[in-house]
Amino acid sequence: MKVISTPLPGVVLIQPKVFGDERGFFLENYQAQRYREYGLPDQFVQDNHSRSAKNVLRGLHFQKNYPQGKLVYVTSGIVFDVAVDIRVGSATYGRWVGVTLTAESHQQFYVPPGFAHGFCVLSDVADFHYKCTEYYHPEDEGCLRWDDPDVGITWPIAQPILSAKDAAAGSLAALKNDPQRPS
Ligand SMILES: Cc1cn([C@H]2C[C@H](O)[C@@H](COP(=O)(O)OP(=O)(O)O[C@H]3O[C@H](C)C(=O)[C@H](O)[C@H]3O)O2)c(=O)[nH]c1=O
Repeated sequence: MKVISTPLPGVVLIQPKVFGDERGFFLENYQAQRYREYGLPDQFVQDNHSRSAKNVLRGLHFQKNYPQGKLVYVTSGIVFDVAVDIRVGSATYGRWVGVTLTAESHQQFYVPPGFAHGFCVLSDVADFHYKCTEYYHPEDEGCLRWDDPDVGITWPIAQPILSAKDAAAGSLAALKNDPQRPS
């Protein structure tokens, strides 16, 4: 297993050890003791799986008072995955990092609590899996618009397919004035 740092401290790319043979491959997607040794969470409480078509963009989402750390990877297809630091007072506030995740590479991406997260699909279809360190709290969810000029994410697609919720997402500036936002 290799862990590769990114310009945002705590946001890392993970390359699990893959055992290939004439039958195919085997890998451990997660192992608490090993991930703990690399400074990653040793407890996740919820696993999610979403399937999306080409050009779908899901995000950028976060939970305000129940922030979720997310260990994300794809088991089919290719996605461009993005984490945005929205932790008030962070030295890297408003900065983003993006990585391309493919089923072939088996790479994982860890997005710590306090980040907004989203991805867009580059293949015909993608199966997206992620482990979360906190439960889903729909009443606590926030959305940051995918194309906020103050964040300046260089997405590899121009006209994404968005949910109504994501199409109506607010800006980083508006987020700062959100009364619900934790201090
Ligand atoms: C996130 C979530 C959703 N749902 C239900 C609620 C809706 O009826 C349906 C679709 O939800 P939503 O449109 O919010 O799904 P995504 O747009 O994929 O949301 C996710 O997208 C980005 C990439 C994220 O990082 C978040 O984990 C998550 O917000 O699944 C649940 O039952 N449990 C859950 O944990």
